[in-house]
Amino acid sequence: MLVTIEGIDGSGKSTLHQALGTALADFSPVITREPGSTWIGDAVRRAIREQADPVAEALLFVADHAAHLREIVRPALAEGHLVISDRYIDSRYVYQQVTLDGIIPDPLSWLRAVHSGWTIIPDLTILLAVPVAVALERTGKRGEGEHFEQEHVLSRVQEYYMRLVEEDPSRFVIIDGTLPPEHILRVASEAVRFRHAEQRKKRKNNK
Ligand SMILES: Nc1ncnc2c1ncn2[C@@H]1O[C@H](COP(=O)(O)OP(=O)(O)O)[C@@H](O)[C@H]1O
Ligand SMILES: Cc1cn([C@H]2C[C@H](O)[C@@H](COP(=O)(O)OP(=O)(O)O)O2)c(=O)[nH]c1=O
Repeated sequence: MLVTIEGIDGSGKSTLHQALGTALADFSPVITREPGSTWIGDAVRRAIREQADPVAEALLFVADHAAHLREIVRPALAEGHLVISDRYIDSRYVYQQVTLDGIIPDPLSWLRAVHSGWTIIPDLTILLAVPVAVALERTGKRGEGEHFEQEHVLSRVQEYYMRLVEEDPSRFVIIDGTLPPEHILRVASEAVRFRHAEQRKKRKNNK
């Protein structure tokens, strides 16, 4: 089963991601993230640092996703593992929708087409929702940082996340990221266990 954690920078993803690995240790989960730990992930981080061409940067994120699926996600799912990824395809759909605006007509349709036919849709996505001001305060960014950390960018990213939820509500669990970490962890852990049990029941009924 593939679970992803999404939210704007500073929403608490990494904190939850690490804690979930422990809280769900009975599933022996594979803990992973995007951009990933491959050389392509390094190229992505360099593209961000050097503010590379937005199309080039977007395609590097897509290449990182392909490498992530091949090297981590597919093998782990094939072995029946629970996979938990800190950021995944929805980050591309919301962040690159902003960075490609005005460069590619209808960026979301283009991004969906680029992933179509080979990506893996998560079974559950936990979306941490916090006001942009709170996220910026937490990360100590005043909103003028790299283009992903600017207030107007994060506000649009947040809006685009909510549109993805409206399109596919059954895949998402939205958690208030301003709650205490232990409360968020409890809600998230229960959501994963519930979805896992649901899927097991479905598999039994289909036999
Ligand atoms: N639920 C929470 N309440 C208050 N502060 C939090 C919470 N979760 C994370 N933080 C703090 O906010 C900052 C960003 O958290 P982090 O998990 O790195 O977010 P992200 O990975 O989404 O950027 C860190 O300093 C972290 O300690
Ligand atoms: C995975 C992914 C991340 N990003 C952005 C979100 C982050 O601001 C930046 C780096 O991701 P990350 O290393 O997760 O930073 P953070 O821990 O601050 O969230 O890349 C995209 O623009 N597209 C993507 O597909």
